[in-house]
Amino acid sequence: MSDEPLLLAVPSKGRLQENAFAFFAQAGLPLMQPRGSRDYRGTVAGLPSARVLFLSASEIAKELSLGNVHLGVTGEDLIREQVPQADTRVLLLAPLGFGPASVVIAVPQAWIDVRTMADLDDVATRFRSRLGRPLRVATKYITLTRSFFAQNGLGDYRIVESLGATEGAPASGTADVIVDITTTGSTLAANALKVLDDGLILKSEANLVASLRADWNPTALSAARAILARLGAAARARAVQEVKALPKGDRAMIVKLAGEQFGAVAPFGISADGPLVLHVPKSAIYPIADWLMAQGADTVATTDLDDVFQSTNPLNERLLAALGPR
Ligand SMILES: Nc1ncnc2c1ncn2[C@@H]1O[C@H](COP(=O)(O)OP(=O)(O)OP(=O)(O)O)[C@@H](O)[C@H]1O
Ligand SMILES: O=P(O)(O)OC[C@H]1O[C@H](OP(=O)(O)OP(=O)(O)O)[C@H](O)[C@@H]1O
Ligand SMILES: [Mg+2]
Repeated sequence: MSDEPLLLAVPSKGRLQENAFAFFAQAGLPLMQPRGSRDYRGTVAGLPSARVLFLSASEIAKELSLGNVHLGVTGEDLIREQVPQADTRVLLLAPLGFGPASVVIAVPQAWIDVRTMADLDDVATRFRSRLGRPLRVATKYITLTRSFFAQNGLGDYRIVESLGATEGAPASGTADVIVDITTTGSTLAANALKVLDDGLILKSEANLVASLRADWNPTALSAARAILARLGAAARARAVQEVKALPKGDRAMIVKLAGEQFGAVAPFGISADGPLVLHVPKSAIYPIADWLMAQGADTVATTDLDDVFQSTNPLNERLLAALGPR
């Protein structure tokens, strides 16, 4: 049985690179590039059974799909675009909270009557009847574009493959409309384009992705378990705050209601005296503070957490479940 190390692919450049480095460091998994930032092979400090490959975000999607790496960080847009039958090849383990971007369809602002995909369908019909040619769509998101147009019943168009500066295509006359990724919208605005009202194709962010086709030997599995435990602990710590209070009344009932109403848990159990310690989703902090005071607490104190390690490792369990019996 092979005991090759776990291969982790991390963006080497572009918008995801800096955040990905910071993300692993924050999770206690600093990535090392022994020969400097142009060294495209590295290690994870303290984890000799893992190797890091620094690749472009789009190559990472490809390598995950082929099973050439075990884990990778890349944009969901690239997975959806580049991985055929994604569900059989990769597992999106966790969104990482950075690299937000939307894949959209945008048309010239000058097309004032064109606001929806239905309007665009009318435009395509007019292009065909008056100009004798199809609507041209510039994009590098060919698969996403085809399936979105098909869902919207728009069949008479042609894709003009674009490798960059896609937003320039309508002005330069090589295409009529575009499908591309946008975050702030400033590139669209600078090119006098607008997003159709129902033109959101996909909302994306950076994800931790596992390949289901990789050689998941015992060494790779145990390295993944270690990485996922730390990432899981950091993710849990980002999602909750610790809340301390001395409510009056039946604590078991209070914990039960806090769970039902606010998604809170009492990770260290329910003691009869001393403050009650809850882990509470960040979005529920203000309402649960009010509620605990209504239950007789004089003071409610909240703390940010660095890590919340749990003996059950939900990320690892999802990976094992997706890999199936072995
Ligand atoms: N404003 C944005 N524009 C483009 N991509 C973004 C943006 N914000 C986040 N991303 C994410 O970053 C991923 C990689 O984009 P990036 O521009 O870094 O690489 P790339 O365009 O593939 O590289 P290159 O253009 O050098 O080939 C995108 O697929 C997307 O998931
Ligand atoms: O909505 P915004 O915040 O303006 O960002 C969107 C732009 O950013 C990306 O290009 P990038 O800079 O990555 O160049 P590329 O086309 O070479 O990938 C993307 O392709 C858009 O052009
Ligand atoms: Mg880019």
